[in-house]
Amino acid sequence: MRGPTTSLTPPADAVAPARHSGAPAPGEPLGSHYDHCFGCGGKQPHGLHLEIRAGEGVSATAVLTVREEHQGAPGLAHGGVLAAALDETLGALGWMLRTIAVTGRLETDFVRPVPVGTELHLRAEVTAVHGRKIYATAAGRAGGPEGPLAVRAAALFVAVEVEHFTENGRDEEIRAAMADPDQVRVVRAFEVNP
Ligand SMILES: CCCCC/C=C\C/C=C\C/C=C\C/C=C\CCCC(=O)SCCNC(=O)CCNC(=O)[C@H](O)C(C)(C)COP(=O)(O)OP(=O)(O)OC[C@H]1O[C@@H](n2cnc3c(N)ncnc32)[C@H](O)[C@@H]1OP(=O)(O)O
Repeated sequence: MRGPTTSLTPPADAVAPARHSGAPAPGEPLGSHYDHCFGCGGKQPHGLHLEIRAGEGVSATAVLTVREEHQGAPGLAHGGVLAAALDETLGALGWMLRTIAVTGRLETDFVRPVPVGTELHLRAEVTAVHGRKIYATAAGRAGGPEGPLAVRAAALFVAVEVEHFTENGRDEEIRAAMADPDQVRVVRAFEVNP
């Protein structure tokens, strides 16, 4: 069993992350990696509809407006929804590295309750890379980018090939995704990694 803390500490020979030359300029939307994604998909009626933007260096930002359907307690956001928003913002960092990566570990601190109606300003950044392992942190602040800290996370993402999805996903959705030219363009954008 891995230790919960040490596994999120980059090893001594980890390297600093390198922003990909094709990454969008700070402030530009990164786009959705999959239309039906719960976090960022425009065609996912139950989703968070996060529009994630490139940040400085290897970072990304997003704003989650906490809605009634996100409640866990009366008038307060469900922690799992907040963790999903952090996970999605962290996951989008793959665009900044042009690396397809999935969450291996996500550790979340819930620092203060987040009422319905809050605009939660999320920021994620890659801190180190070690082989296929990508170390990153994220924070969510209430009301604005400099607002009070509400949630934070540390995460380990693991780089994977596109086969991770084609071999493990359900046939129906995989077939539909591969038949969608926009989806194929997204995958190609990740495959071209000079
Ligand atoms: C045609 C259709 C294509 C559709 C795809 C569409 C677009 C693609 C483009 C981008 C989209 C990419 C991602 C989505 C982005 C955002 C969504 C939010 C992010 C998520 O929500 S994503 C879903 C949740 N996520 C999972 O569904 C992962 C399930 N899981 C696994 O699939 C495996 O578990 C995996 C792959 C993680 C590792 O498996 P593996 O066999 O490849 O590698 P291995 O185990 O050897 O690990 C290698 C090194 O990572 C260390 N390591 C591994 N796991 C660790 C852990 N948990 N804690 C600490 N260290 C860990 C090892 O210790 C070793 O370290 P070392 O090298 O030092 O020994």
